[in-house]
Parts: sequence; structure tokens; C-alpha cells
Amino acid sequence: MADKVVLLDDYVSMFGMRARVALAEKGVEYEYREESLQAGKSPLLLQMNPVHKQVPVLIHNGNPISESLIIVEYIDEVWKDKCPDLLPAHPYQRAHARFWADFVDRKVYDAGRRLSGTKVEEQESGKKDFIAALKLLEGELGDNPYFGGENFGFLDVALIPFYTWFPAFETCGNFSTEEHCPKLISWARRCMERESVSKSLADPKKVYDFVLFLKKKYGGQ
Ligand SMILES: N[C@@H](CCC(=O)N[C@@H](CS)C(=O)NCC(=O)O)C(=O)O
Repeated sequence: MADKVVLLDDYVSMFGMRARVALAEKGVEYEYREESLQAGKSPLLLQMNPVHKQVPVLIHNGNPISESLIIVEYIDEVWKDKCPDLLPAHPYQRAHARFWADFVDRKVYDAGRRLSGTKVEEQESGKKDFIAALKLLEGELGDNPYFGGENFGFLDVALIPFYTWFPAFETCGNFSTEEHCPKLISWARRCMERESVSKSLADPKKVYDFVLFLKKKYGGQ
């Protein structure tokens, strides 16, 4: 029997984009179900992710998998024969890739949320922390084409969706990521040359519109 794969997602979600990129890398066909979170959560989302009630959720033959990094690992393990593994083979390198992906969630996401948020007192510290986190990631990239070395891998999948949010962050914080982290921007452009990435990521203009919508909703300027 053919696999039935469904992705519950929100178009502008950086976490959902990770699942989309990983599925595209592996050439997995799936049904995309947009959860318009502003309009409320669907009964299916609440049933499939009763703990966090968040997207993305991957439903594979009826079994739900939540949390974007866990989803990417799951996709990598299940569709092994489709393309080179996203996670490295060596346990130390796997741990290293997971460490930096976790860093993206703790530092980059958190700083971006603050810098594009509505609390003026948090915006400046968010901007400072965002640039500092990207500089650390740029150091981790070094002179490699990808975080996975020569091959596009797990940390590339974890970070590249944030690139679609950069214009919104830059406009909110009045700065240029490229001025601070030119090598990281070259990396992002390299990733965008992959069809699996370019066809899976959101349009940055729509992301920016979403940020403006949130600002208006929660009372920012
Ligand atoms: N750690 C989660 C974060 C997921 C997340 O924050 N999803 C957001 C959309 S970007 C969501 O569903 N928000 C609705 C809510 O939290 O109620 C992951 O990596 O999947």
C-alpha cells in the first residue's frame, strides 16, 4: 500500500517550511493542508497535536509526528533510499548538527520574535541578539558551501526558512543582515538555488505582511 502523507502547516511558518524542504529533498509526495491559525485551529490539528496544538504536524499513514526538527529527522529516517541522508553518519557530527539546530530555535527564533514584536523595550535587545546569533552561525559555516559540509543537510534545513523572514526582521530593526554576515547570505542564496528549497519556502513579502498583521493585532506601530 502506498504511503499516505499529510502535512498540517501554515504557509508563513518557518517550522512548517522545514518539513516542506525535507519532504521535497526526499521527493516525497504529500497532501498539504493549510491551517489558517488566525482563523482558529482545526479539529484535526487539535486531534493530531493535542499537547502543543501547533503546526507543523506530519501525518504518516495516520500517525502524527510533531515538532519540526523531529519531523525532519523522521523524514530522513523513513525515506532513506531517496537521497543522501540529511543527518551525518557519525554520531558526533549528528550531535553537533542537532546542537546547532537547537541553537537556531533557542536563539535565532527568540531574538527574531523580539525584534519584530510590539514591545519597544525588547526590540533593541532582540536585534543585537539576532545579529550575534547569526554571526555565531556564520562562524560555524566557515568556508563550507553548506552547514553539512559539501552536502546540504540537517542544519541547512533547520535554518534556511528563517531567510524568508530576514526582510521583515531587517525592516523592523532597520539593519542589513548582509552587512553583518555576508557569508551567511551567500549560503542562503546557494540554498535558494536548490529547487527543494525555492519551491518550499514562503514569499518574503507575504511573511512581511503577516508580521505587519501581527503588529497591528497586538498593538505595535
Ligand atoms: N517547536 C515547534 C514550534 C512550532 C510553532 O511555533 N508553530 C506555530 C506556527 S509558526 C504555531 O503553531 N502557533 C500557534 C500556537 O502556538 O498556538 C516546532 O519546531 O515545530
